[in-house]
Amino acid sequence: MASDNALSQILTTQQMRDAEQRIFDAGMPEFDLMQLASGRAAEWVRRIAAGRSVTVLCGPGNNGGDGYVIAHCLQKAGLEVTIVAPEAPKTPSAKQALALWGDDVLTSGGSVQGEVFVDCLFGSGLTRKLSGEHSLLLRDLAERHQMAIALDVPSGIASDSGAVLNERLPRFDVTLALGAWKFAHCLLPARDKMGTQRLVPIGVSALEEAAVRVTKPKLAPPAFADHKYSRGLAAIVGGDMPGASVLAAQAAMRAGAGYVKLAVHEAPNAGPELVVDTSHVRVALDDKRINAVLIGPGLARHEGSIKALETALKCKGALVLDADALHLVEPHMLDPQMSVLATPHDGELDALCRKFAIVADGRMARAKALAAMSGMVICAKGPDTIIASPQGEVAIAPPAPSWLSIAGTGDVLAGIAVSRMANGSDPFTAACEAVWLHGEAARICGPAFTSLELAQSVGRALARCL
Ligand SMILES: NC(=O)C1=CN([C@@H]2O[C@H](COP(=O)(O)OP(=O)(O)OC[C@H]3O[C@@H](n4cnc5c(N)ncnc54)[C@H](OP(=O)(O)O)[C@@H]3O)[C@@H](O)[C@H]2O)[C@@H](O)CC1
Ligand SMILES: Nc1ncnc2c1ncn2[C@@H]1O[C@H](COP(=O)(O)OP(=O)(O)O)[C@@H](O)[C@H]1O
Ligand SMILES: [K+]
Repeated sequence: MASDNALSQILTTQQMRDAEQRIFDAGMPEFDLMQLASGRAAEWVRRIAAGRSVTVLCGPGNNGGDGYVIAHCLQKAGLEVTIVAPEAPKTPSAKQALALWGDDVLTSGGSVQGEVFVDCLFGSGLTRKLSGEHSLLLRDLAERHQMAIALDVPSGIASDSGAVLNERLPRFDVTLALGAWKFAHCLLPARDKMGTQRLVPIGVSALEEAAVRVTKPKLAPPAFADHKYSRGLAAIVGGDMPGASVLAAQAAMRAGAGYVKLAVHEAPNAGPELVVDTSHVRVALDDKRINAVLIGPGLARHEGSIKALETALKCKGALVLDADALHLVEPHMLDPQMSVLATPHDGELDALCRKFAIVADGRMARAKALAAMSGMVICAKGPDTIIASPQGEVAIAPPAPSWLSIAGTGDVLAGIAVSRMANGSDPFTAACEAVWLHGEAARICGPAFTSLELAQSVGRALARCL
């Protein structure tokens, strides 16, 4: 049985080819692997089709080969199947697959209509934009069927970057990833074209250096002998807009730390459960028991905020930098010995990249370069949140409800992260735990919640990880 890591890893096209090669080297003939993969994918298509007719569009490579095998399996299962193949198979396995099918193949879409459409034109081997003819055929067939399923990666999408190479590509209802997730399954804009995703395992083993999808963390309840300090003291430094730090604190109190202290110059209107320290930030943070500090939400950007940031950086422990702190921090301020997590949204990521002279293209490359250059773990927030560590680890969050696109939800995420770090998680693990808990809290809230309701749901999200 495949390990959890093998099922959550995200592979580049080259890593996938290497993984397949290892399976061949272990003695499995290439066509046997294609039959295994396509047989399992066909089972999904059969269930989804539920007796409806199926049209399979087959390309010249192994993605097309998979299409012929899927068509064969569905026909054997009693479904009405039509194959459209604008080009003859070119790879040895695809040629064998066509021979296995052994029935008619249409070379053009013509007037083919049907119920379920399966796109096996190109998969992870796509190297360039679809030709006009291929793109039109794909779009026409998708439009003339009730539902569309993409095999492995939808045609016209770059597997390694998630770039959509052609305009007006269809949107799929279901995408069946073969063997492992690819970056296109996780990143925008490709992710938005794929509908529901399912992974079809084919025995690919876990690769240590692979990126991973963030999965549900396994968290432990407090030990029998735990007390508030042993569970971790998180300090949150507030600023001119105390609401933001209150949101962070409300989330932090529900994410594992035993003690959450809010350091602000004026006590906000917050519940009695929140420990507020209105002494000077230097005094408030001068406490050896503090395990992790969060600074940034609601901080504002002026001389006083820079002083507060410098004080937080002097704590030398675990630190979360968010919001305004990301605009105020300068490369020379960071101590390589500190464990720092930065949680920028796109605008803050741009600002940090400018400061650290990062010129890489695309969010993934920028987050990785920034992590390597700054020594911070970078949690680049958005609908496809990317977490990158200075050591080169990469994790991508699973889709979270788009209802999170409201003000204040980033403060909640930062609060969860500092709580996890105070509780002992390293910054990369804390970021993964935080994005999962954040997404789950949003699912618990349902549609149209406030950021305070989101923070208040974090405890219920955590309960699902015990
Ligand atoms: N290895 C295995 O056994 C397994 C593989 N599996 C399956 O294999 C798929 C990958 O197969 P693949 O590498 O053959 O690539 P695929 O995506 O079918 O097509 C690439 C071909 O098309 C060409 N081409 C590229 N872009 C083009 C364009 N825009 N317009 C026109 N042509 C274009 C390119 O050739 P080129 O013209 O660049 O020389 C190349 O020949 C993967 O997604 C999964 O479904 C599974 O069965 C598991 C076991
Ligand atoms: N469309 C979306 N789908 C999923 N998550 C989203 C979406 N839009 C925003 N988010 C999440 O909501 C949070 C917004 O953070 P941020 O922009 O910093 O908000 P604020 O600064 O107002 O607190 C991030 O965690 C981000 O990943
Ligand atoms: K495809």
